[in-house]
Amino acid sequence: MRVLVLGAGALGGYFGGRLAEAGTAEVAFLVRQARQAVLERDGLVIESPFGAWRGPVATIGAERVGPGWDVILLSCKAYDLDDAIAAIRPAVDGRTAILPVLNGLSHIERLGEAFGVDRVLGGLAKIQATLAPDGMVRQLNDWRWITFGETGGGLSDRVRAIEAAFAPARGVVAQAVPDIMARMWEKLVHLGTSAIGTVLMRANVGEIVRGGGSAFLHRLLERNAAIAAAHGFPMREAFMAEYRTLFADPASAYATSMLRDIEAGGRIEADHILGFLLAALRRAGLPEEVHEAALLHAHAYEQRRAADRLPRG
Ligand SMILES: NC(=O)C1=CN([C@@H]2O[C@H](COP(=O)(O)OP(=O)(O)OC[C@H]3O[C@@H](n4cnc5c(N)ncnc54)[C@H](OP(=O)(O)O)[C@@H]3O)[C@@H](O)[C@H]2O)C=CC1
Ligand SMILES: CC(C)(CO)C(=O)C(=O)O
Repeated sequence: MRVLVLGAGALGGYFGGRLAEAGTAEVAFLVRQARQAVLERDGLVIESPFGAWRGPVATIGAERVGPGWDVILLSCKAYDLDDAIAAIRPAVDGRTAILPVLNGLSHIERLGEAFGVDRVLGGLAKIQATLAPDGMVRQLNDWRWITFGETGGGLSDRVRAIEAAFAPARGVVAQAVPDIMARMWEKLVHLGTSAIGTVLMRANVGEIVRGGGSAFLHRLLERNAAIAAAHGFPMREAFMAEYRTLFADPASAYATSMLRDIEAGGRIEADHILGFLLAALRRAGLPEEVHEAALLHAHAYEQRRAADRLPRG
């Protein structure tokens, strides 16, 4: 199997690197110049509770990319989606499946418009990882799931083949599922709760819970579940029970990538995640004050960042 990974940031670097380490696929990274220089100099470096890895990896610049890939693992941030679509266009042919691991949902439609719905899989990752300033990909805890499937439902040979390629990879649980769109809504309910909570409070889940915020997080979880249900995706009771427990844990160090990006003064996926959720909530006719505050908070951060007025660390 030939796998092209767009981006060697936190997720592309982690899952692509683990696949390269396993040796079950021919893996190359489609990267921009600065990242390419680091990868060519240092190799790809992963630090993880499941074991560190440093390996030489194949890199390709957008100007050299051509067809012949079975899978394109798309791991950019949502604000880079248009550039990423342009970069992978020459790589996509009749055999290619595009597997995006972006948070949110609206990129699926955008990719379908760009490449045809048959080329596009649904996908999500449950992991906490970051690309450190020194270029190392750091996995922050034991979350290690990548889940994917056909957007129209069912299990195809191609998603089973991707699952098989990942099977020997350490520090990864790869699952092909027959209901990926429901899983992506689940992920949005999870992320919508943790991102709104951690970004509004500028704290991790344990700090919010110790500050008395467990009931707040639970109300948010219920509200996000109601949004998903109104769009035809009711949450499973087992899912709700798992996340009620998570959002009541006073010892939890769980923080979201959006909070990490804000703390680093970086760009965030405000409209793609919080904007999408607020629009979905409005369509469902549900009370909006917390979701509106979260999006406004994120937009105000973006304005402050653009004006170069973020606090200096
Ligand atoms: N980090 C996490 O723990 C989790 C993240 N997610 C989601 O996964 C997605 C990816 O996040 P994450 O991995 O953290 O993001 P990162 O910013 O760490 O990595 C994204 C990478 O994509 C690269 N990229 C963007 N556009 C292009 C392009 N046109 N050509 C080549 N490379 C490109 C960037 O390269 P460059 O360095 O050149 O800018 C960057 O290194 C997001 O939607 C996020 O919400 C989901 C679960 C957990
Ligand atoms: C919800 C979480 C932590 C799960 O992977 C995530 O997607 C993120 O931080 O962006």
